[in-house]
Amino acid sequence: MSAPAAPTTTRTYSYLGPAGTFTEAALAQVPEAVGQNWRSVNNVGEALDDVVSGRSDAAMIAIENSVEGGVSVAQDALANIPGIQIIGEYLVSVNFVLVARPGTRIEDVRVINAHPVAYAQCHLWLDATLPNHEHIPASSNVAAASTLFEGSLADAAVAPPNITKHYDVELLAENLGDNPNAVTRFVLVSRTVVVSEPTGSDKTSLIVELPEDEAGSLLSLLEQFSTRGVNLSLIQSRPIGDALGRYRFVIDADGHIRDERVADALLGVKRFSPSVIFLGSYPRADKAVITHKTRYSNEVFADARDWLRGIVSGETASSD
Ligand SMILES: O=C(O)C(=O)C[C@]1(C(=O)O)C=C[C@@H](O)C=C1
Repeated sequence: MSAPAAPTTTRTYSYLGPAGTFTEAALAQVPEAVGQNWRSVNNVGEALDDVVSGRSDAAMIAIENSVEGGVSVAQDALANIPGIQIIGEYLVSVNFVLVARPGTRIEDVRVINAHPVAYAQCHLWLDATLPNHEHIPASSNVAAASTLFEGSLADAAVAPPNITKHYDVELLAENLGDNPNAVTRFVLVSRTVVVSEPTGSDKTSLIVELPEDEAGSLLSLLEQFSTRGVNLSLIQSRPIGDALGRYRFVIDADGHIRDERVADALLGVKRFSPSVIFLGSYPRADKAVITHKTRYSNEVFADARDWLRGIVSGETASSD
């Protein structure tokens, strides 16, 4: 008789819905998520709350757009909600169409429903084509279109090109995006986990505060990375919110916290920063291999530590 199959537990993934959003397209890139339970939510806060409360095992959230920059609502939520870690990164090309209830003519469109990040990426086209339009913010690109059938005041919606597969809408215009190469970067977050092994193509995300009123503290922060040969792909200030002029820095560094040079840089940051949030070390979506000078390799850091240990223990001559 064959052994009974091991019980499998279904995992739940939260994403900004409804079905058809770019966030759903990002989640479709996660092999482990395929065939699992996908929970559609209305905003980033709800997605993160699902993870923290245990309702979901992980959540996919948009974090940066190549045209609009950092998604501030996501960056601020990650700064304020403890116990969350980024475990993966995914890229989705984004483009937009204008849709309406069947029978609508483009010249009749005045009020447009659109997600704020999507609206910002289409404003050149919208300003040129519909100069008198009014914008109503939507919770997602697909919600913008779906609410056209639920008594929305909007005449049209900015939506992803695949919207016609999900709703019986009239396509009024295509390729609305101001930049045809626009890409949104998404991250998969879970509750805090043991950090994965480095892959050689990793990214480490942090949120750092600086000591108050200390001249040159931003330079000191940057030096922690530059003196260890660690490149930064993102450094963005976000208001802490408690007083004017108080900012925290959202940072993406090339490399993994298990890389000696990244760990050493983080220790340097921790020594002078009043708050360092480690958001995770995870494989990069672009698969770019991180290169560095030999003097920043793990072995060189280990040799230097052995040398110091030898001196302190009296085993090594100080010139070895
Ligand atoms: O996932 C979607 O389709 C969304 O509506 C969200 C979102 C975002 O949150 O930034 C995702 C990608 C686009 O750049 C614009 C909007």
